[in-house]
Amino acid sequence: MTATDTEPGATHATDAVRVRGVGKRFPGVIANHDVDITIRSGTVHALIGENGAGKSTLMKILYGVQKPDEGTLTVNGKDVSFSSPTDAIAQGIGMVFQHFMLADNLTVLENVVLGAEKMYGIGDKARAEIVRISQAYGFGLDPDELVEDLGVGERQRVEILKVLYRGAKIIILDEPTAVLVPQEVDALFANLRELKAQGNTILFISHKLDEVLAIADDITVMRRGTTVGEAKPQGATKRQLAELMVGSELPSPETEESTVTDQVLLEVVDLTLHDSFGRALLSDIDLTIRKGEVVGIAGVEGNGQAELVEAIMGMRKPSAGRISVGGQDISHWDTRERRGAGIGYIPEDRHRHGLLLDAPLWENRVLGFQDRPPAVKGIMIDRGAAREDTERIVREYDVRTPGIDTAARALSGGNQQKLIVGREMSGDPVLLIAAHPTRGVDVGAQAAIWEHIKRARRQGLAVLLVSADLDELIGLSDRIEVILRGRLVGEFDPKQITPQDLGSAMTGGHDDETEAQQ
Ligand SMILES: Nc1ncnc2c1ncn2[C@@H]1O[C@H](COP(=O)(O)OP(=O)(O)OP(=O)(O)O)[C@@H](O)[C@H]1O
Repeated sequence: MTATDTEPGATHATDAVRVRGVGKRFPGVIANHDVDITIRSGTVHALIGENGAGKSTLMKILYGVQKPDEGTLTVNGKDVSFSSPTDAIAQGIGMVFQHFMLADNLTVLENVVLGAEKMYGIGDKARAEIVRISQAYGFGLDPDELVEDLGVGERQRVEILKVLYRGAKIIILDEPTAVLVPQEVDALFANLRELKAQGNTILFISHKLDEVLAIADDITVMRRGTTVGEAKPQGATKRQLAELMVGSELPSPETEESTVTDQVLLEVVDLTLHDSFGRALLSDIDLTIRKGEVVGIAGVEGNGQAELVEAIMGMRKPSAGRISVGGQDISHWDTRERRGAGIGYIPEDRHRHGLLLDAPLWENRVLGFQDRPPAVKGIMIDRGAAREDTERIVREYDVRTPGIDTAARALSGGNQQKLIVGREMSGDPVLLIAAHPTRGVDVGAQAAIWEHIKRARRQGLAVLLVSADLDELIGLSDRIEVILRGRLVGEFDPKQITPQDLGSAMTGGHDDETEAQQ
């Protein structure tokens, strides 16, 4: 293949990236096979596909983190072979991961320069370059601002600036909008358009098909490890894309008839929490959830929602306040006792709190349930029953895995999440704490998880739902509380509010309306 050998209708003489016949195997899994993709220079290219389809593996191959077993990579017309990200960066490829890798206590300048001192030193030249890039793309970043004072959208811009500073012209973004509110998504898209206008190429993974349609020039669909189709956003619908991905109908979360009862299951009173420096992370939180009720917590990342969940789970010690479940004060119980009292917990960070990555799936089924059936018989772990129940979860939640003896680490992110949801739902909880339950899962799995949450509600569970997906919050919640700087600042009726208005309330831009609805 030559650099000019583009498909009919292509307007760009050079392709930024060409992948031909790429394959990558892991023990027991073919993560990529026969992958072909052409990314035209100066375009925004979206990569979509269900969980485990092989998107991350392909991205990692392009960024030099994984080495393909076969196939060829061409960058700007030149055949390349990467042994590490350093090689990829040398060819002008940069990657922004979903979990930001910034040092909070350093400034924007320090973060950008760190590890790239060779580019422009650490002084005036470096500063001038950072200001130039920030201005060129409308990032609005101040080199001297501390990263800890920046919002999520700004931090993401620092990450993008970091890769541009290192000379990237091809930028890979892994689910960049997963953590953003609608206003921030608009800002990111404006940045991406500007990057494109100035000749950069963007490749991004997304599960949000409406966003893909809004921003992408080209769309590549992956299924079961390979590229199965190309689409153009013009004239395409979400439904068509979803069908290309999974061959099934596109779901949407819809609030069903209220099942709320009078019986209070979770009661949080005056909850206050400080960090080790004495700063308030949560202030005077009052929250009740009744049987059959889903209460959604909306907030920009870092406003206390993670701390609220961890305080309810007994993973953080509040400085004041009380937490009761089913009328029983559990404020002084440890996490295990709280789980025993019937709290199911889908954690935000599945790697830290949800899974033992090196243990097989069936052992992960037992995790947190060591003292309850089906994991135990008498005082012994009941291996057979635990294995059988893991098989059931794999079936019911469509966890894509070679088997239950596979290590959790080998599952794709979305499939890990499905396993956790299945485990937590099977403990017969009375209260379910779900932190971003569908983050990173594909539309099919998302529908399944929504259905399980709806069913749980119908069966009388109280559900605390923390989510950055505002459609999900609006679709599933009976009531939405907005958290801002550690306080609950407003309550909204999901039937009355749009994602845009909720986004404004989350950033503190809607005080009058917030008060009006309180
Ligand atoms: N390091 C690894 N070891 C073993 N198997 C792996 C490894 N990385 C990925 N896999 C497997 O390769 C397949 C493709 O995974 P990949 O992470 O590329 O999918 P994905 O499309 O990015 O999924 P998701 O949307 O869930 O993130 C999956 O079956 C996964 O379990």
